Amino acid sequence: MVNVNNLSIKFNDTQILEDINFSVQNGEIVTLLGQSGCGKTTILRTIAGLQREHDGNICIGEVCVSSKEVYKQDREVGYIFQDYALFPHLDVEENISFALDKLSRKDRNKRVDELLEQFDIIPHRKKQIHQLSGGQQQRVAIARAMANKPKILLLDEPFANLDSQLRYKTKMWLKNLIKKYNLSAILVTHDKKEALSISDKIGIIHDKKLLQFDTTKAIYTKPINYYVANFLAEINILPIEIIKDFDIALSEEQIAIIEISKCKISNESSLFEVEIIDKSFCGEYYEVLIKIKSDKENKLIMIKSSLEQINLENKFYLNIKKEDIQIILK
Ligand SMILES: Nc1ncnc2c1ncn2[C@@H]1O[C@H](COP(=O)(O)OP(=O)(O)OP(=O)(O)O)[C@@H](O)[C@H]1O
Repeated sequence: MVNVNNLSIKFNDTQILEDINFSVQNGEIVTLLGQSGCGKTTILRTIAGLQREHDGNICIGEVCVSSKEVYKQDREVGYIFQDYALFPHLDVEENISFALDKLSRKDRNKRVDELLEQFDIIPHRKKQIHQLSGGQQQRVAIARAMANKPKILLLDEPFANLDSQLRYKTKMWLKNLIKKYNLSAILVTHDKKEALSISDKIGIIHDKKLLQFDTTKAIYTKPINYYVANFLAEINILPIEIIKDFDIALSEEQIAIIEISKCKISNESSLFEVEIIDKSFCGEYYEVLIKIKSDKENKLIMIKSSLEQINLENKFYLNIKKEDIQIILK
Protein backbone atom coordinates (compact mmCIF):
# COMPACT_ATOMS: atom_id res chain seq x y z
CA MET A 1 0.00 0.00 0.00
CA VAL A 2 1.18 3.53 -0.80
CA ASN A 3 0.02 6.74 0.86
CA VAL A 4 0.91 10.11 -0.61
CA ASN A 5 0.28 12.81 1.99
CA ASN A 6 0.32 16.56 1.35
CA LEU A 7 2.95 16.24 -1.35
CA SER A 8 4.18 19.60 -2.68
CA ILE A 9 7.11 20.13 -5.03
CA LYS A 10 8.91 23.22 -6.30
CA PHE A 11 11.58 23.40 -8.98
CA ASN A 12 13.66 26.61 -8.85
CA ASP A 13 10.91 28.51 -7.00
CA THR A 14 8.24 27.31 -9.45
CA GLN A 15 5.51 25.37 -7.71
CA ILE A 16 4.84 22.18 -9.74
CA LEU A 17 2.60 20.22 -7.37
CA GLU A 18 0.58 21.41 -4.38
CA ASP A 19 -0.87 19.38 -1.56
CA ILE A 20 -1.35 16.08 -3.41
CA ASN A 21 -3.09 13.36 -1.38
CA PHE A 22 -4.04 9.86 -2.49
CA SER A 23 -3.49 6.23 -1.60
CA VAL A 24 -3.18 2.96 -3.48
CA GLN A 25 -4.23 -0.32 -1.86
CA ASN A 26 -2.58 -3.69 -2.49
CA GLY A 27 -3.75 -5.17 -5.78
CA GLU A 28 -5.08 -1.81 -6.94
CA ILE A 29 -4.24 -0.01 -10.19
CA VAL A 30 -4.31 3.77 -9.96
CA THR A 31 -3.77 5.97 -12.99
CA LEU A 32 -2.65 9.57 -12.83
CA LEU A 33 -3.97 11.52 -15.79
CA GLY A 34 -3.17 15.05 -16.85
CA GLN A 35 -1.78 17.18 -19.61
CA SER A 36 1.88 17.07 -20.54
CA GLY A 37 4.02 18.81 -17.94
CA CYS A 38 1.45 18.71 -15.11
CA GLY A 39 3.78 16.72 -12.84
CA LYS A 40 2.74 13.07 -13.26
CA THR A 41 6.27 11.70 -13.71
CA THR A 42 7.48 13.86 -10.83
CA ILE A 43 5.01 12.07 -8.53
CA LEU A 44 6.32 8.66 -9.64
CA ARG A 45 9.93 9.80 -9.19
CA THR A 46 9.15 11.05 -5.70
CA ILE A 47 7.55 7.76 -4.66
CA ALA A 48 10.56 5.88 -6.07
CA GLY A 49 12.95 8.09 -4.07
CA LEU A 50 14.49 9.67 -7.19
CA GLN A 51 13.07 13.14 -6.46
CA ARG A 52 14.35 13.84 -2.99
CA GLU A 53 13.37 17.46 -2.41
CA HIS A 54 9.71 17.76 -1.52
CA ASP A 55 7.26 18.67 1.20
CA GLY A 56 4.82 16.13 2.59
CA ASN A 57 5.24 12.44 3.09
CA ILE A 58 5.20 9.17 1.19
CA CYS A 59 4.31 6.03 3.16
CA ILE A 60 4.95 2.57 1.76
CA GLY A 61 3.17 -0.09 3.80
CA GLU A 62 3.63 0.82 7.45
CA VAL A 63 6.78 2.85 6.85
CA CYS A 64 6.74 6.57 6.12
CA VAL A 65 9.69 7.06 3.83
CA SER A 66 10.62 10.70 3.80
CA SER A 67 12.81 10.70 0.69
CA LYS A 68 15.95 11.56 2.62
CA GLU A 69 15.59 8.72 5.10
CA VAL A 70 14.75 5.68 2.98
CA TYR A 71 16.76 5.49 -0.21
CA LYS A 72 15.42 4.22 -3.50
CA GLN A 73 17.02 0.78 -3.23
CA ASP A 74 15.17 0.15 0.06
CA ARG A 75 11.69 1.21 -1.04
CA GLU A 76 10.49 -2.09 -2.59
CA VAL A 77 9.47 -0.20 -5.70
CA GLY A 78 9.75 -1.39 -9.31
CA TYR A 79 9.90 1.50 -11.79
CA ILE A 80 9.25 1.05 -15.50
CA PHE A 81 10.44 4.19 -17.27
CA GLN A 82 8.72 5.61 -20.33
CA ASP A 83 11.69 4.79 -22.59
CA TYR A 84 12.40 1.59 -20.56
CA ALA A 85 15.91 2.88 -19.66
CA LEU A 86 17.58 -0.46 -20.49
CA PHE A 87 21.37 -0.53 -20.72
CA PRO A 88 22.28 -0.72 -24.43
CA HIS A 89 25.75 -2.20 -23.79
CA LEU A 90 24.36 -5.14 -21.75
CA ASP A 91 22.39 -8.12 -23.06
CA VAL A 92 18.93 -9.10 -21.79
CA GLU A 93 20.22 -11.39 -19.05
CA GLU A 94 22.71 -8.80 -17.82
CA ASN A 95 20.07 -6.06 -17.82
CA ILE A 96 17.85 -8.14 -15.55
CA SER A 97 20.61 -9.35 -13.24
CA PHE A 98 21.83 -5.75 -12.82
CA ALA A 99 18.93 -5.20 -10.42
CA LEU A 100 19.99 -8.19 -8.31
CA ASP A 101 23.46 -7.10 -7.24
CA LYS A 102 22.76 -7.86 -3.58
CA LEU A 103 22.25 -11.59 -4.22
CA SER A 104 24.96 -14.23 -4.42
CA ARG A 105 25.91 -15.28 -7.96
CA LYS A 106 24.02 -18.58 -7.54
CA ASP A 107 20.79 -16.94 -6.30
CA ARG A 108 21.08 -14.21 -8.90
CA ASN A 109 21.34 -16.73 -11.76
CA LYS A 110 18.38 -18.68 -10.37
CA ARG A 111 16.21 -15.54 -10.15
CA VAL A 112 17.20 -14.41 -13.66
CA ASP A 113 16.19 -17.82 -15.03
CA GLU A 114 12.83 -17.55 -13.25
CA LEU A 115 12.22 -14.06 -14.66
CA LEU A 116 13.24 -15.01 -18.21
CA GLU A 117 10.76 -17.84 -18.09
CA GLN A 118 7.99 -15.87 -16.41
CA PHE A 119 8.21 -13.03 -18.93
CA ASP A 120 8.60 -15.35 -21.91
CA ILE A 121 11.97 -14.01 -23.00
CA ILE A 122 14.19 -17.11 -22.70
CA PRO A 123 14.99 -17.16 -26.46
CA HIS A 124 16.23 -13.57 -26.20
CA ARG A 125 18.49 -13.91 -23.14
CA LYS A 126 21.74 -13.28 -25.01
CA LYS A 127 20.41 -10.57 -27.33
CA GLN A 128 21.49 -6.95 -27.17
CA ILE A 129 18.67 -4.47 -26.49
CA HIS A 130 18.69 -3.06 -30.04
CA GLN A 131 17.96 -6.58 -31.34
CA LEU A 132 14.59 -6.66 -29.54
CA SER A 133 11.18 -5.37 -30.65
CA GLY A 134 9.44 -2.64 -28.62
CA GLY A 135 7.20 -5.23 -26.94
CA GLN A 136 10.17 -7.47 -26.04
CA GLN A 137 12.09 -4.49 -24.64
CA GLN A 138 9.11 -3.68 -22.48
CA ARG A 139 9.03 -7.25 -21.10
CA VAL A 140 12.71 -6.99 -20.22
CA ALA A 141 12.05 -3.65 -18.47
CA ILE A 142 9.17 -5.17 -16.50
CA ALA A 143 11.22 -8.29 -15.66
CA ARG A 144 13.99 -6.00 -14.34
CA ALA A 145 11.48 -3.96 -12.33
CA MET A 146 10.00 -7.17 -10.85
CA ALA A 147 13.39 -8.76 -10.12
CA ASN A 148 13.47 -7.81 -6.44
CA LYS A 149 9.81 -8.74 -5.87
CA PRO A 150 8.60 -5.17 -5.28
CA LYS A 151 5.35 -4.31 -3.50
CA ILE A 152 4.82 -1.28 -5.69
CA LEU A 153 4.99 -0.97 -9.45
CA LEU A 154 5.36 2.45 -11.05
CA LEU A 155 4.71 2.61 -14.79
CA ASP A 156 5.35 5.74 -16.85
CA GLU A 157 3.38 5.67 -20.14
CA PRO A 158 3.77 1.87 -20.38
CA PHE A 159 1.91 1.50 -23.67
CA ALA A 160 3.21 4.55 -25.50
CA ASN A 161 5.72 2.68 -27.69
CA LEU A 162 3.47 -0.24 -28.64
CA ASP A 163 1.18 -0.62 -31.67
CA SER A 164 -2.55 -0.90 -31.03
CA GLN A 165 -2.74 -4.76 -31.23
CA LEU A 166 0.13 -5.18 -28.77
CA ARG A 167 -1.23 -2.42 -26.54
CA TYR A 168 -4.42 -4.34 -25.94
CA LYS A 169 -2.64 -7.63 -25.17
CA THR A 170 -0.05 -5.94 -22.95
CA LYS A 171 -2.75 -4.12 -21.01
CA MET A 172 -4.51 -7.38 -20.14
CA TRP A 173 -1.23 -9.11 -19.34
CA LEU A 174 -0.06 -6.29 -17.09
CA LYS A 175 -3.39 -6.10 -15.29
CA ASN A 176 -3.21 -9.84 -14.53
CA LEU A 177 0.39 -9.54 -13.32
CA ILE A 178 -0.49 -6.72 -10.91
CA LYS A 179 -3.51 -8.60 -9.55
CA LYS A 180 -1.64 -11.94 -9.29
CA TYR A 181 1.16 -10.45 -7.17
CA ASN A 182 -1.18 -8.13 -5.27
CA LEU A 183 0.96 -5.11 -6.16
CA SER A 184 0.03 -1.48 -5.67
CA ALA A 185 0.43 -0.07 -9.17
CA ILE A 186 0.59 3.56 -10.21
CA LEU A 187 0.42 4.27 -13.88
CA VAL A 188 0.96 7.56 -15.65
CA THR A 189 -0.60 8.36 -18.99
CA HIS A 190 -2.33 11.10 -20.90
CA ASP A 191 -4.50 8.58 -22.77
CA LYS A 192 -7.92 8.63 -21.14
CA LYS A 193 -9.21 5.46 -22.86
CA GLU A 194 -6.22 3.52 -21.60
CA ALA A 195 -6.76 4.91 -18.10
CA LEU A 196 -10.45 3.99 -18.07
CA SER A 197 -9.87 0.45 -19.28
CA ILE A 198 -7.06 -0.61 -16.93
CA SER A 199 -7.57 1.34 -13.69
CA ASP A 200 -9.44 0.72 -10.46
CA LYS A 201 -9.08 4.41 -9.59
CA ILE A 202 -8.09 7.54 -11.49
CA GLY A 203 -6.59 10.83 -10.34
CA ILE A 204 -6.81 13.93 -12.55
CA ILE A 205 -4.02 16.46 -12.10
CA HIS A 206 -4.42 20.03 -13.27
CA ASP A 207 -2.86 23.32 -12.29
CA LYS A 208 -0.66 21.77 -9.55
CA LYS A 209 -3.63 20.07 -7.84
CA LEU A 210 -5.16 16.63 -7.78
CA LEU A 211 -8.62 17.81 -8.91
CA GLN A 212 -10.42 14.53 -8.34
CA PHE A 213 -9.41 11.06 -7.19
CA ASP A 214 -12.02 8.35 -7.34
CA THR A 215 -13.00 4.95 -8.70
CA THR A 216 -13.02 4.81 -12.49
CA LYS A 217 -16.78 4.59 -12.67
CA ALA A 218 -17.40 7.36 -10.13
CA ILE A 219 -14.99 9.81 -11.73
CA TYR A 220 -16.52 9.15 -15.16
CA THR A 221 -20.14 9.37 -14.10
CA LYS A 222 -19.77 12.07 -11.44
CA PRO A 223 -17.01 14.46 -12.51
CA ILE A 224 -16.63 17.34 -10.06
CA ASN A 225 -16.18 20.00 -12.72
CA TYR A 226 -15.97 20.73 -16.42
CA TYR A 227 -12.20 20.10 -16.61
CA VAL A 228 -12.56 16.55 -15.30
CA ALA A 229 -15.66 15.82 -17.39
CA ASN A 230 -14.05 17.12 -20.57
CA PHE A 231 -10.81 15.27 -19.85
CA LEU A 232 -12.46 11.87 -19.50
CA ALA A 233 -15.44 11.98 -21.84
CA GLU A 234 -16.60 13.60 -25.07
CA ILE A 235 -19.18 16.11 -23.96
CA ASN A 236 -21.30 19.04 -25.12
CA ILE A 237 -22.14 22.06 -23.00
CA LEU A 238 -25.85 22.64 -23.56
CA PRO A 239 -27.15 26.07 -24.60
CA ILE A 240 -29.50 28.01 -22.31
CA GLU A 241 -32.31 27.42 -24.79
CA ILE A 242 -32.31 23.68 -24.02
CA ILE A 243 -31.76 24.16 -20.30
CA LYS A 244 -34.84 26.40 -20.05
CA ASP A 245 -37.01 24.05 -22.05
CA PHE A 246 -36.05 21.16 -19.78
CA ASP A 247 -36.86 23.36 -16.80
CA ILE A 248 -33.37 23.02 -15.31
CA ALA A 249 -32.18 25.66 -12.82
CA LEU A 250 -28.48 26.54 -12.90
CA SER A 251 -26.50 28.68 -10.48
CA GLU A 252 -23.80 31.11 -11.68
CA GLU A 253 -21.14 28.47 -11.04
CA GLN A 254 -22.87 25.62 -12.88
CA ILE A 255 -23.21 24.37 -16.44
CA ALA A 256 -25.29 21.59 -18.00
CA ILE A 257 -23.41 18.96 -19.98
CA ILE A 258 -24.28 15.84 -21.93
CA GLU A 259 -22.11 13.12 -23.49
CA ILE A 260 -21.83 13.39 -27.26
CA SER A 261 -22.94 9.75 -27.56
CA LYS A 262 -26.27 10.67 -25.91
CA CYS A 263 -27.09 13.34 -28.52
CA LYS A 264 -28.93 12.16 -31.64
CA ILE A 265 -30.47 13.87 -34.61
CA SER A 266 -33.46 12.53 -36.51
CA ASN A 267 -36.54 13.63 -38.40
CA GLU A 268 -38.55 12.73 -35.30
CA SER A 269 -39.92 16.00 -34.01
CA SER A 270 -38.63 17.46 -30.71
CA LEU A 271 -38.52 20.93 -29.20
CA PHE A 272 -35.17 21.56 -30.87
CA GLU A 273 -35.10 21.92 -34.61
CA VAL A 274 -31.47 22.03 -35.75
CA GLU A 275 -29.33 22.98 -38.70
CA ILE A 276 -26.01 21.45 -39.72
CA ILE A 277 -23.07 23.83 -39.58
CA ASP A 278 -20.36 21.37 -40.62
CA LYS A 279 -19.80 17.66 -41.06
CA SER A 280 -16.66 15.53 -41.37
CA PHE A 281 -16.49 11.91 -42.52
CA CYS A 282 -14.67 9.79 -39.89
CA GLY A 283 -15.10 6.26 -41.29
CA GLU A 284 -17.77 4.64 -39.14
CA TYR A 285 -19.62 7.90 -38.54
CA TYR A 286 -19.77 11.57 -39.37
CA GLU A 287 -18.82 14.19 -36.82
CA VAL A 288 -21.61 16.69 -37.25
CA LEU A 289 -21.66 20.19 -35.81
CA ILE A 290 -25.20 21.40 -35.32
CA LYS A 291 -26.95 24.44 -33.92
CA ILE A 292 -30.44 24.76 -32.47
CA LYS A 293 -32.26 27.00 -34.96
CA SER A 294 -33.84 29.17 -32.27
CA ASP A 295 -30.64 29.41 -30.15
CA LYS A 296 -29.57 33.05 -30.00
CA GLU A 297 -26.26 32.11 -28.35
CA ASN A 298 -25.35 30.19 -31.54
CA LYS A 299 -23.81 27.45 -29.41
CA LEU A 300 -22.49 24.53 -31.45
CA ILE A 301 -23.28 20.96 -30.46
CA MET A 302 -21.26 17.99 -31.68
CA ILE A 303 -22.93 14.73 -32.55
CA LYS A 304 -21.71 11.51 -34.12
CA SER A 305 -24.08 10.05 -36.66
CA SER A 306 -24.07 7.81 -39.70
CA LEU A 307 -26.65 10.27 -41.11
CA GLU A 308 -28.19 7.24 -42.85
CA GLN A 309 -31.65 7.34 -41.28
CA ILE A 310 -32.05 11.07 -41.71
CA ASN A 311 -33.62 12.90 -44.59
CA LEU A 312 -31.73 16.17 -44.60
CA GLU A 313 -34.20 17.65 -47.08
CA ASN A 314 -36.86 17.60 -44.34
CA LYS A 315 -36.79 19.29 -40.96
CA PHE A 316 -34.64 17.47 -38.43
CA TYR A 317 -34.27 17.72 -34.68
CA LEU A 318 -31.99 17.13 -31.73
CA ASN A 319 -33.23 14.28 -29.53
CA ILE A 320 -31.86 14.18 -26.01
CA LYS A 321 -33.24 12.89 -22.72
CA LYS A 322 -33.41 14.99 -19.58
CA GLU A 323 -31.96 12.14 -17.50
CA ASP A 324 -28.77 12.20 -19.60
CA ILE A 325 -28.07 15.83 -18.71
CA GLN A 326 -25.56 16.43 -15.90
CA ILE A 327 -25.21 19.60 -13.88
CA ILE A 328 -21.62 20.28 -12.86
CA LEU A 329 -19.37 23.12 -11.73
CA LYS A 330 -17.79 25.24 -14.48
N1 LIG B 1 14.53 18.22 -12.24
C1 LIG B 1 13.76 19.21 -12.69
N2 LIG B 1 14.14 20.49 -12.61
C2 LIG B 1 13.36 21.51 -13.05
N3 LIG B 1 12.13 21.32 -13.57
C3 LIG B 1 11.68 20.05 -13.69
C4 LIG B 1 12.47 18.94 -13.26
N4 LIG B 1 11.75 17.80 -13.50
C5 LIG B 1 10.58 18.21 -14.04
N5 LIG B 1 10.53 19.54 -14.16
C6 LIG B 1 9.39 20.33 -14.65
O1 LIG B 1 8.26 19.97 -13.87
C7 LIG B 1 7.08 19.92 -14.66
C8 LIG B 1 6.44 18.57 -14.52
O2 LIG B 1 7.24 17.60 -15.20
P1 LIG B 1 6.79 16.07 -15.32
O3 LIG B 1 7.82 15.37 -16.14
O4 LIG B 1 6.51 15.55 -13.97
O5 LIG B 1 5.42 16.21 -16.13
P2 LIG B 1 4.49 15.09 -16.78
O6 LIG B 1 3.10 15.40 -16.37
O7 LIG B 1 5.02 13.73 -16.46
O8 LIG B 1 4.70 15.40 -18.34
P3 LIG B 1 4.65 14.42 -19.62
O9 LIG B 1 3.24 13.91 -19.72
O10 LIG B 1 5.00 15.34 -20.76
O11 LIG B 1 5.68 13.33 -19.41
C9 LIG B 1 7.52 20.28 -16.08
O12 LIG B 1 7.26 21.64 -16.28
C10 LIG B 1 9.00 19.98 -16.09
O13 LIG B 1 9.67 20.83 -17.01
